[in-house]
Amino acid sequence: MGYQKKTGKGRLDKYYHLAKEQGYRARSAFKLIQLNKKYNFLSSARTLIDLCAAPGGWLQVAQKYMPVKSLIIGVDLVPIKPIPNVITFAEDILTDKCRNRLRQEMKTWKADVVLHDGAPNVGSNWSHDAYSQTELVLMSLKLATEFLNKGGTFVTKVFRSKDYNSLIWVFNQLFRRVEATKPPSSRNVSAEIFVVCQDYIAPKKIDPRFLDAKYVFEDLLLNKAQTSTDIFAPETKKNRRQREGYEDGDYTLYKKIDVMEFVKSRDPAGTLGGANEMAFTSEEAIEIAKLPETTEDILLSCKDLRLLGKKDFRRLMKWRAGLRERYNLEKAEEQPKIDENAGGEDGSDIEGELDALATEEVKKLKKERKRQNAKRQRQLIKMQLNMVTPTDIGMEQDGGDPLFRTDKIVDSNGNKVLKEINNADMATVEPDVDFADEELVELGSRPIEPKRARDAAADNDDAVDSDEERRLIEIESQMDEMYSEYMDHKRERDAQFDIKRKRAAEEEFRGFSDDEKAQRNRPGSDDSDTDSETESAAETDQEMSDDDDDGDDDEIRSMMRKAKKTKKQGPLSAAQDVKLAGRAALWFDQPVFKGVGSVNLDDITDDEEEVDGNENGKSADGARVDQSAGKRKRSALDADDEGDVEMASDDDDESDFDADSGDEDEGDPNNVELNDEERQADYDLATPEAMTMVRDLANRKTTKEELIDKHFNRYTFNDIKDLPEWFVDDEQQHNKPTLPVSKEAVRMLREKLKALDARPIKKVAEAKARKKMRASKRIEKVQKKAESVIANEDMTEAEKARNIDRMIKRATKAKPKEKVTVVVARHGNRAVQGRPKGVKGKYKMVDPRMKKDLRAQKARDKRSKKGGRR
Ligand SMILES: C[S@@+](CC[C@H](N)C(=O)[O-])C[C@H]1O[C@@H](n2cnc3c(N)ncnc32)[C@H](O)[C@@H]1O
Repeated sequence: MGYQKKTGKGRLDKYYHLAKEQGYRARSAFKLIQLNKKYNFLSSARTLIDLCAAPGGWLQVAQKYMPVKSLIIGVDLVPIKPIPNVITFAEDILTDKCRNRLRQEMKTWKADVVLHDGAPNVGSNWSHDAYSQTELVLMSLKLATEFLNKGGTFVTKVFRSKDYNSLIWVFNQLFRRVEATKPPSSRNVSAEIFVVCQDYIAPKKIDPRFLDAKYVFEDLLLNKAQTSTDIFAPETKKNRRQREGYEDGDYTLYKKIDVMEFVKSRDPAGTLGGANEMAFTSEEAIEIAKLPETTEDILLSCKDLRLLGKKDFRRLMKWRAGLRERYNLEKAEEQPKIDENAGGEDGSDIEGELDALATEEVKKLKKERKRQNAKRQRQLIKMQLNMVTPTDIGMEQDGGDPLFRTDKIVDSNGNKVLKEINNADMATVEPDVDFADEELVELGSRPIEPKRARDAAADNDDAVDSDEERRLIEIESQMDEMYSEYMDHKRERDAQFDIKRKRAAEEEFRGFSDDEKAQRNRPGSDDSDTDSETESAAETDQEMSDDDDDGDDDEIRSMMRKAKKTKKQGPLSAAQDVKLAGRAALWFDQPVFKGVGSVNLDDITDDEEEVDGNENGKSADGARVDQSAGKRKRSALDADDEGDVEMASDDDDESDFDADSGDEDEGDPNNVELNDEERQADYDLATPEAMTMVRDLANRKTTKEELIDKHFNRYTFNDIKDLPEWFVDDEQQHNKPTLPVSKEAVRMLREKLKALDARPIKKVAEAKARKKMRASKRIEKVQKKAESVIANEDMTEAEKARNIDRMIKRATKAKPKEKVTVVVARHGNRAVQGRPKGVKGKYKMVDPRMKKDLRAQKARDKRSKKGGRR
C-alpha cells in the first residue's frame, strides 16, 4: 500500500475506483445510481433523454437500469463513444438544431425521463459560471417540457447560486413533486446539488417567460411577490395589465373566482392576490350580494382585484370577517381543531385556547422579526469587514420604496418620529405598526398606532375582532416577507455587479479623483448614495489621480477619521461611511503601504493621530501611518516637485522605501536604477533624523512644506562657480542645520536594528539547512525500506507495522555521542596490540610522555601569559 495520491479535490476517491472497477466512464455514474435508488425513476421508464451526457456515465447507468429495448438518447457538445442500444449525437443543447435532432430521434414518442448533468467550464468567476449553469438548466427544462410525458421525471444538476430559488420556483410550477438532494457520491466541496422533479403536469400552454432566463433570473421574485399577495403595492396598479402568476395546471392569464372562495379561504390574501376578479355566481354569493354590508365600494373592488389599494383591501377583509361571522365559518373551522387539542373541553377553554393561539402567532411574528434584525446585523458586520457593500443590506430603503418610507411617520403633533424609530429596538416594535402610506399617531399606551386603527376604534361598525387583527398581523408580516424577498433579490443582483466592480478596482487602482474628494468634502454630501455606489469600474479608473501629495495625505487622514467614526456611530451612519471604509481598505492595499506599522483607529483623535508603537505590525485594513509618513518624507526630501507621489516596493526590510517612479534629484528619473544599498542610503529610515522627520509628519507636528522650508538656508543659492572644490566640500558639510532627533525615534531605530541583529547569520542558517537536508535524506531511505517491507508477502500486517515503526524510530532518534575512553599506554597497557584489557566501547591510546608534555606546555603558556601582563 503506497501513498494515496491526491490531486485537486481528492479526485481519486472511492467512487473513482468503483467506477473504474465497474466499467463506468465517469464517477458521476454513481450520482445517478444513488438518485435512482432514492426516487426509482429508471426501472419504469421506457424512453430517456440525457442532456449533456458525455462521456456517457449516466447513459451507461440508464442502459443498465432501464428495461431492455428502451429508447435512450444522449447528447453533448462533445461526441460520446458508442454505448450499445443508446443513440448519441453531438450538439449544443442551447441550439434549435439540437431540438430538431431530438425531435427527429424521438419521432412520436415522449420521454419518461429527461436527465441533465450539464456544466459549463468552471473558471475563476464563480458567479458567472453559476449563471451559465442555471441557463443550461433552464434550457434543459425547456427541452424537458417539450419532450416529457405527463407524469414524467426531470432530473437536473443545479449549482447553489443566487438563482437557485428562482429555478426551484419554476420547477414547482411545472412538476407536482420537486426535491433537491445531494447524493453521497457528489463531493462535499462541490456546490452542485440535484433536483428531482417528478410528476410532470404537462400543461397545455406554458408562459414562455417561465423558461426565459432573463425573466426567471432577473424579475421572477419580484413579480411573484406582486402576483401573490402584494395587491396593495403601487407597482401592481401601474402594471395591472401585466398579470402573472399561475396555479398548478392553470395557465390562463385572467382568473375569476367566486366570492365564496374568498370568504371560505384560509389564505384570503393569497386568494385575492392570485385572482383578477371576484364574481357573485354561486347561490351563497348571490345572497351575499344582496346584503347591506356588500356596499358599492365592495362590489367595485371585487370587479378588479388588481386595482385594490390598501384601504380597499382592508375593507374587503373586514367584509369577509363579517360574512364569516354571519355564516359561522370561523367556529366551524376552528372547532374540530380545538376539540382535538383541548380534548372536548367547555367553551371557556376554547376561548382560552384561541387566545393562546393568538399570542403564539404574535410571538412567532416577533421571533421572525428578530431573526430578520439579526440577519441585518450580521450583514452589517460583514459590511464593516468589507465583505459586502452597503447596497447589499439595503440601507437605502428609507429613500427607496414608497411603501416603506419612514419619513411619513409623525407623532400626534405632526413631528417626524423617524429618529426614534431608527434608534428603537426593532425586535420590540409592535408587529401591527403600519409603516405604509398612512399617518401614525400616538395613542394611549401603545406608542405608535395607525390613524386607521384610531378611526376604527371610534367607529363601532368598523371594529375588527381579534381574529381579524391576527389576520391583519399576518398580512403585515407577509408584506415584510415580500419586502425582504425583494431586498434579497436586489442584494443578489448588486452582489454580482459589486464583485465585478471590486475586481476592476483591484486590478487597476491609482487613487481618487478630485471630483470625488470634493464631493465627499461637500457639506451634506451623501456617501451612501446608491448611484455613486454603482459607478462603473471605468469611472473609477478615470477618477484616479496621483498628482497631489497633499491631497492624498488629507485623503488618508479623512479616511481614517471616517473609519473611526464608523466604529463609533450606529449602524445607519456606519453604512453611509462604509463605502469610504471599503475604499480606504483598497487604498491601503496598495504596495506602498506594505511593511508599515498599523494604526489603532481608536487612538487617533481629530487633532492628533498617534502612530502605533509597533512599527512592523499590520492592521486588518492595511492602514499604515509610518508608510504614509515615509511617503511624505520622500516627497519632502525630493523637494523638487509638488505633486510627487512615491510608490514603495515590498523590499526585504519592511520599512524600506523604493522609488518606482517619480523625479529623482537629477537627470531622467526613469533612467535612475538604484541598487539596494543606494536605495537604503537614500530612502530608508536609517537615521534618527529621518525617523524623527517621518514621525513628526505622521503625527502632524510638521508639514511637508515646513520640512522643505527648513532645508533652505541663506547658503542654498550661493554661487559656487569659480570657488575651489575643497572649499565647496567643506561648506556643504557645515552650512546645513542640525536636524532634531526625538527619543522615540532613536528607540524605534534601535529596535529595528535589534531585529536585524536577531536574524540568524549565514553560517548558522547554512548549518541548519544541512541538518534539515540530512534528516530528509534519512526519511527518504526509511521510506524506501518501508516500501520493500510492505511488498514483502511473507510478513503479516502487524509485523510490517512493527518493522516500519522501528525503522522510523531509528531514523528519527538523535544519536548520542559515543564516549571515548582514553587509555594511557603504561604498565600492562604498554606496547599492547589491539584493544587493551577491560576497555569497552571507543577508546584512544595515549602516550604517557605525550600527556606529561601537554601538561607542561599548558603550564608554560599560562606562565608566559601572566608574565606578559606584567
Ligand atoms: C459533468 S459532464 C456530464 C457527465 C455525464 N453525466 C456522465 O455521467 O458522463 C458535463 C457535460 O456537459 C456538457 N455540456 C456543457 N455545455 C453543454 C451544451 N451547451 N450543450 C451540450 N453539452 C454541454 C459538457 O461537454 C460535459 O460533457
